[in-house]
Amino acid sequence: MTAAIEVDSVSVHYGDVLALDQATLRLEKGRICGLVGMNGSGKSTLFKVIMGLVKPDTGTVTIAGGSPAKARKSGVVSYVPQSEDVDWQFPVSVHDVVMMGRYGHMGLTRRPRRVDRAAVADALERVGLANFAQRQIGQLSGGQRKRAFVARGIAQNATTLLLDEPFAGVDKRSEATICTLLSELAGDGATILVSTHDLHALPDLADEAVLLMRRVLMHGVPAEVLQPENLALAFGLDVMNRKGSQL
Ligand SMILES: Nc1ncnc2c1ncn2[C@@H]1O[C@H](COP(=O)(O)OP(=O)(O)OP(=O)(O)O)[C@@H](O)[C@H]1O
Repeated sequence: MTAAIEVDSVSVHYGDVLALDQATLRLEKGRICGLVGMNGSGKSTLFKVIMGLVKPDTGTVTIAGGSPAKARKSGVVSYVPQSEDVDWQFPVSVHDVVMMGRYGHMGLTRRPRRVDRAAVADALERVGLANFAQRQIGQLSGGQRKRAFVARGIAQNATTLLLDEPFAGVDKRSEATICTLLSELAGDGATILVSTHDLHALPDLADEAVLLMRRVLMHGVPAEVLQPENLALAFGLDVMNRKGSQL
């Protein structure tokens, strides 16, 4: 069967820095996979490579059997970037951000049709932001901003969702809302790769987990992957016994 995401022996350098070293990962359709690794272990780089935003020096990436560029163009894949990577002052409304998910469906004119407006309204409703549609994106709370980007993926009908630390700076209620949404989307057949430092929440959210340290150290069910000895390998310390286990 064709994998939803296939990363095969991918290496990425930024100048002298080796960010990914022969990373290999295969995710099947409808799975939620948690991506865990210390700061600088290459998580964001892995997302960017899967999105086709960073080109691997060696190795290949396919999404549903096609190239990342093709997946991005056709709207198969959607990315919720780290907050630091977004210009929150940019003068766009929440509605505009979610409408961006429809661009791939609109053709060259990018003129929204009734079906596009309906998809945006449905997505905003689904993430609980219908009343915030006209707000400038930067005027939302951390959790609402994340939900706006998830809504963009929903409006897009993306079947592969990549979320880079969606729970960072987000309160427990928003985290629970996002987790429920992700479970529903996976239930509908979406494949979800989500990086997080919240290790205790991971077994409830994810079907599988990946430990990254430039390369994939381990990939399996969260309860096994998150064993203290494995985390010690990836982080070099006893993280599960640290208060709160927020890395
Ligand atoms: N544009 C860039 N130019 C140079 N080095 C970079 C660039 N982006 C990332 N790096 C370096 O590549 C390595 C991997 O970075 P990356 O952002 O992928 O890690 P990460 O696991 O997402 O980290 P964090 O948890 O802190 O977000 C780090 O050493 C980082 O400093």
